[in-house]
Amino acid sequence: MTETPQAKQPLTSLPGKALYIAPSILAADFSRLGDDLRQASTGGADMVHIDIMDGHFVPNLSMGPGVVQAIRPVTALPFDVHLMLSEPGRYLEPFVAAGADHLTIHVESRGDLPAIIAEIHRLGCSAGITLRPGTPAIALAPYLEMVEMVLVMTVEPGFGGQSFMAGQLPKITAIRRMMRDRGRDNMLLQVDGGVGSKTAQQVILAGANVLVAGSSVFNAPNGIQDAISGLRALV
Ligand SMILES: O=C(CO)[C@H](O)[C@H](O)COP(=O)(O)O
Ligand SMILES: [Fe+2]
Repeated sequence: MTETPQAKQPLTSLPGKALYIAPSILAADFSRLGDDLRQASTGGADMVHIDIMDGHFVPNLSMGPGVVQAIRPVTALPFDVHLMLSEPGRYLEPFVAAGADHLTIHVESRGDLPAIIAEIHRLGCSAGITLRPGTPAIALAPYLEMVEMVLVMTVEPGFGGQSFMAGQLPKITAIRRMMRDRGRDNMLLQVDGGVGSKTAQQVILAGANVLVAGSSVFNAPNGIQDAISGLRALV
């Protein structure tokens, strides 16, 4: 029997909330990925953050469309896919067919980025743009009107479980200001890397409204649901 594909849920279809929590499954226990994901889903997550690494753009490999497809039936939450790929344009269709609802590309990656963003939209997904810690906020300016979300990396992309880079906080503030100046203050501003109970408050105060949390959720001492509730209680 062929399964009917789930209708796309671009992040523009999220219910209005002051804060969204996006657990990153990179920190889940891969031997029981479905169970961990189910706990995050019933525990109050708003979307699932999925890190895709090609061993070239970043010095690590993670997962491909097969894993995304395998976990698609586990939860109805939107899949927020962070593409750490040198050539993201080559892989949009496989990830969308596997169940992605949102694709974020890096401003430092290769290709015609406006065309890639347009293709993400054509495929029924929302689009995001992100930047490495060393890339200045102004690099995003040409793309701000084209995307629904900006992601600020607060670790060097490639690995989970790294320490939060507080030096990126002014960049979050600057990007939120750029959004306001362009009348786009309703945009999502996501922060990814080392976000947990000790760092989330600063990130929210700087202007973020989507928290990616890997280790702090999946390795939490009191469980996944408790960690998500703890982050949610910050606003
Ligand atoms: O994009 C990423 C790494 O490149 C991950 O999303 C991020 O590192 C999340 O993990 P943690 O919350 O453990 O830092
Ligand atoms: Fe990520």
